[in-house]
Amino acid sequence: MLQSLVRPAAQSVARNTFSRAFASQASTSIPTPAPVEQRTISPKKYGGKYTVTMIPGDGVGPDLAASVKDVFKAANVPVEFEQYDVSGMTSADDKLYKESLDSLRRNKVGIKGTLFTPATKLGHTSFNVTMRKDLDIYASLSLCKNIPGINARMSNVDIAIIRENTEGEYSGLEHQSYPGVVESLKIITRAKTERIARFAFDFAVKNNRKKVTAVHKANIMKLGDGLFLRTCRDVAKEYEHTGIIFNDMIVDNTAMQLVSRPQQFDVMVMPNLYGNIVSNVGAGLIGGPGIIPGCNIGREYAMFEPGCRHVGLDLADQNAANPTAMLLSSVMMLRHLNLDEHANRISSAVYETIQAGTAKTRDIGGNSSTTEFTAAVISKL
Ligand SMILES: NC(=O)C1=CN([C@@H]2O[C@H](COP(=O)(O)OP(=O)(O)OC[C@H]3O[C@@H](n4cnc5c(N)ncnc54)[C@H](O)[C@@H]3O)[C@@H](O)[C@H]2O)C=CC1
Ligand SMILES: O=C(O)CCC(=O)C(=O)O
Repeated sequence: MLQSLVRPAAQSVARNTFSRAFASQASTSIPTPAPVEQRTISPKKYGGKYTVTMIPGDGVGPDLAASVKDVFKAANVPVEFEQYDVSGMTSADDKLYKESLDSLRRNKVGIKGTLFTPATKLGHTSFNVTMRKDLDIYASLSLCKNIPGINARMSNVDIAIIRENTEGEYSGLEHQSYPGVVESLKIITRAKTERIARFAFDFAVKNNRKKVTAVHKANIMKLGDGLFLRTCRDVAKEYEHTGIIFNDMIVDNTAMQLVSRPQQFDVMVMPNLYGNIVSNVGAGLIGGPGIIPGCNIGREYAMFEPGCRHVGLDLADQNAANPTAMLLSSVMMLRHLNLDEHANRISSAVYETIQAGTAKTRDIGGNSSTTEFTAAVISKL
């Protein structure tokens, strides 16, 4: 019964579109992000145009969203955005947050920046996390790959970081059992581990990847991470016939291995918080949070957002952020909508702009503004 509950979502990742994107990547030698698609998702299309919910987010979010809108307009992309300017800077946006969720439920597909969450006891709970749980968009995918033209600490990095998005350390279940004593629950379930492990293997199969590494701390969290590891091992057995290698690694060693020999990693699968940390290390390896695209996928909904979810309050309203991660996330979204031609045009324009080096934002060693970079991309469409 459990199997049949979790299987359809995992299988639905196994779509031809993965192979399609991989083929286009091979032929152009441009690192095009792999698309993700769910069989059960039927995006809303009216009059030949898709309606997509857009939540720009806080910090650099509005500048990044503007870049996507400008590029889509210039490329005549048949997408209309239903925009919700929700902010996490205030709890007063609870109602707007709920409206944005209703819009996502209608449209099935969304694109977002990061919403700020206050780190105080009285602050509201995270809109980002709540949204992933409410929509059960359980699989987070961050693509950490060198981009030609960007000087990075490490070369030949190409890692797909797959992270469980709805439980683990982000359960939000905390209480003070005695003054000065807090218990914070990390939830691991077999059902949710099975579906994320299958997502990882299906992704590996469809993208011609060779290895899946499960990241854990089962030597200490013997029950929780132990269950995660055992379940990944069980799922790996089902994929033995594919020839994909499975291994596992303790999270602390993983951190060291990532900064010393990241080329050993291919597809990585892990619980929630480890995924956040690993994607941040990955960003540091290849050039920062401004260039890693990502998405969150469930059985019914798909939400696209930069793979390393930074708010960037320090760059807010400065027209200085790098929109690459957001633009490449929008490219993943276009593939998801089967708009491959538009996706290819935009991703080629982004990579060509970076490689030409004529418009580079500050984070990757240039002086260009967000709008100058965007204009350069548009000129290459
Ligand atoms: N603080 C929050 O409310 C939230 C934090 N997080 C998580 O916490 C971690 C840290 O996030 P933050 O504190 O928000 O980091 P942050 O906003 O301080 O960003 C770190 C640095 O990266 C730079 N940066 C971010 N996006 C950029 C872009 N597109 N172009 C150029 N530079 C950029 C920022 O300017 C900053 O110097 C991340 O892993 C994130 O996933 C996630 C959601 C909300
Ligand atoms: O939403 C937040 O404030 C934190 C969420 C987070 O760490 C993440 O999205 O990875």
